[in-house]
Amino acid sequence: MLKEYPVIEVENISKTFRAPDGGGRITALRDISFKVAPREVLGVVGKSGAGKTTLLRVLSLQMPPDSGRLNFGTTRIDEGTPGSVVRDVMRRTSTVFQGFSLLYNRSVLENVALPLKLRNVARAERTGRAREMLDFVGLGTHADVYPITLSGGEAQRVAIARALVTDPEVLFLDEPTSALDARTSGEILDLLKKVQGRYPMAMILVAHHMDVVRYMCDRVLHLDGGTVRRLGPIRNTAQFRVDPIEALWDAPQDV
Ligand SMILES: Nc1ncnc2c1ncn2[C@@H]1O[C@H](COP(=O)(O)OP(=O)(O)OP(=O)(O)O)[C@@H](O)[C@H]1O
Repeated sequence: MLKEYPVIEVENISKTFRAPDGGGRITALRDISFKVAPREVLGVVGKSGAGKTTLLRVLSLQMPPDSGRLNFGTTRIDEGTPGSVVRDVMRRTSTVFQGFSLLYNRSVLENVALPLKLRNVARAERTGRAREMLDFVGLGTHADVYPITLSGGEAQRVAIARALVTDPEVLFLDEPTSALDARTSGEILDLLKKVQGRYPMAMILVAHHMDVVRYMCDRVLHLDGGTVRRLGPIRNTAQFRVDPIEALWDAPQDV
């Protein structure tokens, strides 16, 4: 039987930053290790400053860690990995940001097709694929409009279409609904569920709202002061507790 590798294996990642006052270093991540299974949706939670965004930036290879290794399938990334290999792995991932990050001087269709243009995909093919993705996110009629005219929910749909157009193995989501009202957030989460059902990708989702985590995630990683406080599957039933993060689990579990 073929062994199924984790999509991502994180080994002993640490990351520090220089303190703004110049007087030392801030530890954003300290000796983090975990694995993400194929098709898994992993939530990342924690208080402000816990290291969530830093973790996402390290995992999406936008920023190297100070130490530790990442494995994407069978490809190992560490400080000795050639840039060409890092770029190849980056192309197997996509990120959806809280603020959509669309190009406002390009049409919706051009925004969605852009990652394919950057990969030198021929125009006819990239346009066809971008139209397919716009249909999938429910914006097939908006191909020729400019992002300035879109609502927040529509802009996030375009950003999701753009993230999917390259058929990534891993989708990173940095608080994808926090700029949206509750109803629109629900619609975007339903769209992400549809993505999960249709495409065989893992998702790593940073979220502040525990109802988002509960709805979307198979397991949750709780970061606290840059370390893994807890990692495990969560309970699905809502239960009121004073600490909304603690309420995600039945009982304390070992990392
Ligand atoms: N570029 C940077 N330079 C200096 N310090 C940084 C930098 N990026 C992050 N930090 C620090 O690293 C720590 C972790 O930050 P990070 O943004 O990862 O936390 P977070 O959990 O995403 O917080 P939030 O929920 O507020 O977005 C914080 O103390 C932050 O001030």
